[in-house]
Formats: sequence, structure tokens, C-alpha cells
Amino acid sequence: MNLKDELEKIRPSDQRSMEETRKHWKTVGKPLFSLGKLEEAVIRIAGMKGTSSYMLKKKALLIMCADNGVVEEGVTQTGQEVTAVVTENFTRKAASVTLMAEVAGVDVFPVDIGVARDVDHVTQAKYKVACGTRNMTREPAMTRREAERAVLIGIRLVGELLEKGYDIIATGEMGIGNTTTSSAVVSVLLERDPAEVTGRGAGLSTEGLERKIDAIRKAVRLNAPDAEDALDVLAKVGGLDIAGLAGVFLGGAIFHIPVVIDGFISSAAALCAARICPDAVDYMLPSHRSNEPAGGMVLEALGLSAFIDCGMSLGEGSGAVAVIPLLEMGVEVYNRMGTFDEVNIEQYQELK
Ligand SMILES: O=C(O)c1ccc[n+]([C@@H]2O[C@H](COP(=O)([O-])O)[C@@H](O)[C@H]2O)c1
Ligand SMILES: Cc1cc2nc[nH]c2cc1C
Repeated sequence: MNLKDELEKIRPSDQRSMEETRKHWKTVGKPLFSLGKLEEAVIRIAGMKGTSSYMLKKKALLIMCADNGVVEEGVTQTGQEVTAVVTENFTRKAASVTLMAEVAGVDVFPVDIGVARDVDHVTQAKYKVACGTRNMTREPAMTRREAERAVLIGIRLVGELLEKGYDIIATGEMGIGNTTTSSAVVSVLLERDPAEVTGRGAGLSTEGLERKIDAIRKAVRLNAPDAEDALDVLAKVGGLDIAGLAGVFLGGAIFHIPVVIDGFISSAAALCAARICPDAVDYMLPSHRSNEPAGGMVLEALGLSAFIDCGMSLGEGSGAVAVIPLLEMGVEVYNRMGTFDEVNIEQYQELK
């Protein structure tokens, strides 16, 4: 698999299917546009799938798990060993998102793309690019080749889920230190000062937050990532989880499957994918606005608006899984609700 060849397969979403869906919504026996963003999502998914007639039956959550060398700089409240523990808990239904996924009927696929130690029962070792990244305040987090391998793994995993019959993919990640790498990536790509886009992650003291901002400044100064080259940014100041997820977003566009963005880290990956191939945004769906300070900022840069805003900052795919039932409800009304004629109501006129 070659990244350039894969990217050439990406086309914008299908306008005709979107137009048909938009037209049908106007005949559904309810006040026009009253399901708001859900109606738009149903229209956008039609464009992604290239048909106005579809269902969201099989739902998957892909969780990219990886460690980050920058943790050595004291930028996190917990040690990096937590990454492996939570990763293993995904396979035992003992993590928060696995309980949420059970409620939503979403199948969970944890992927060890770069956890520092070997983890049990997680998708095969073939996906592990490295045992964590290097400390970006001292050297590039990874080589360009490693970043590209992680992106290609993300693409490949989407292809495998398509073969298994999945209709929609939620994204998630687990990696102590990945809010530091995400803030670094976002600060470079959006040309923002690190202080504006950096928060407390999974809980950090005010002193720790200062160290985190300093570490990002140091890493960006030392590695000088090229803001015009998202793969360079990923390699120098990103992480294997972010690179893998960027691949998942690109994979959605290649295989015509909607991919749901989760929180801040997942949004940073979506931004990288959008910079690598702008048409990939057509295949992304937002979920929630993360409580990290730049959560909303990244969605805005992507031209997307969150469905829910409830102060979440858990990651793992929790926000993406939370909106799946909402999306299914939108599709259900679109497919099964009677038209004005069928429910004996005279059709409303669209206000001019
Ligand atoms: O998704 C988010 O918006 C989010 C915001 C803050 C923290 N997290 C989760 O917390 C971990 C990263 O936090 P930290 O402080 O170790 O960088 C990582 O495993 C993420 O899943 C996730
Ligand atoms: C316990 C724990 C669970 C997490 N899930 C996602 N990030 C996390 C960070 C910690 C510390």
C-alpha cells in the first residue's frame, strides 16, 4: 500500500444523493428542518455512501492506543503505564467507553499501534509501529516513514471494517500524553500560540500546565515542523495514535464510510487528514465539543459543528459513541416517518 495511490482514490461526497435526501426530508410529516443538525447529518451520510437509502446497522469503534515519549517531561498527571492498563481494559469491557458502547450497540476494536509494552488480547502485533514515540522536546517524535506507516494502518483498518459490513465508524484513542502532542499539532497547523490550544488533559496542576506549554514550545522550536506538510507535523510533534486516526479519516473517504470524530485528540487527527486531503472532510461527522480549550476551535477550522456539548474530556471514543444513537434516530425518522400525505397533514410551505 502506498499513501499517494490511496489518496488519489478520494473523491468529494455524492451531491445527487444529498439532493435527493434533502428533497425527501421536506416531505416528512413534521415541521421543516425541525431535527436540525440531525437532518443535515442524514443528508451528508447519503453523500458519503452515494445513496439516499441506507441504514446504520453495524457500528464500530476503532481505538488507537499509543504511548508518547514527551511524558518524560512531566506533562501528565499519571504515568505512561496507564496507557497499557486501559488498553487491556478495552478488551475486558472494563473501560468507560466499552460500557457506553454496549448501550449504543457499537462493537469495539482496540488497536495497539504504539503502546510502550506488549498488551494482551488487543488486535494483532502487526499494527504496532513502535513501542511509543521518542521525546519530541529532544528529537523528532518519529520518522516520516513511521508516521506514514501509522496512517496506512488506519486506512487499512477501515477497509477491513468495510469488509466486515460496518456502516459507520467511531474514532477513539488512548495514550497518556496525547493531549500534549495534539496541542502541538494543532498549534502548528492552526498557527496558534501553544498557550491558546493547551489544556489540562486528563488532569494537570497549574504548574504542570506551564511545563506542558513549555514542552510544546521547545518541541516546535527544535523540530521546526512544516505547517504546509501535515505528515511532517505528525512525525515531528505528533503521535502514533493521532497518525493512525488521521489514516482512519482518510480511509473513510477512500471507502465511503462515515467516520465520527471524538474529542480533542481525534479532532487533531481529523485536522491532519483534512490538510493531507481536503475532500476527506466530506466523510467526517463531528460528535461533541471537548472540554479541552481548543476542542471547538479545531471543529470550527474543519467547518463542522458539534451535536452535543456536555463538558466531556474522556477520550477513548466516548463522545463519538454517544452521538451514534442520535444519528441512528435521525436515519430512522428519515426512513420510516410518514410523509405529510400519509399522516393526513397538509404540507407546510417553506418560508422564504
Ligand atoms: O478527547 C478529549 O478531548 C480528551 C481530553 C483530555 C484527555 N483525554 C484522554 O486522556 C488522555 C490524555 O491526557 P494527558 O493528560 O495524558 O495528555 C488520553 O488517553 C485521552 O484519551 C481526552
Ligand atoms: C484512568 C484513565 C483513563 C483514561 N481514558 C482515557 N484517558 C485516560 C486517562 C486516565 C488516567
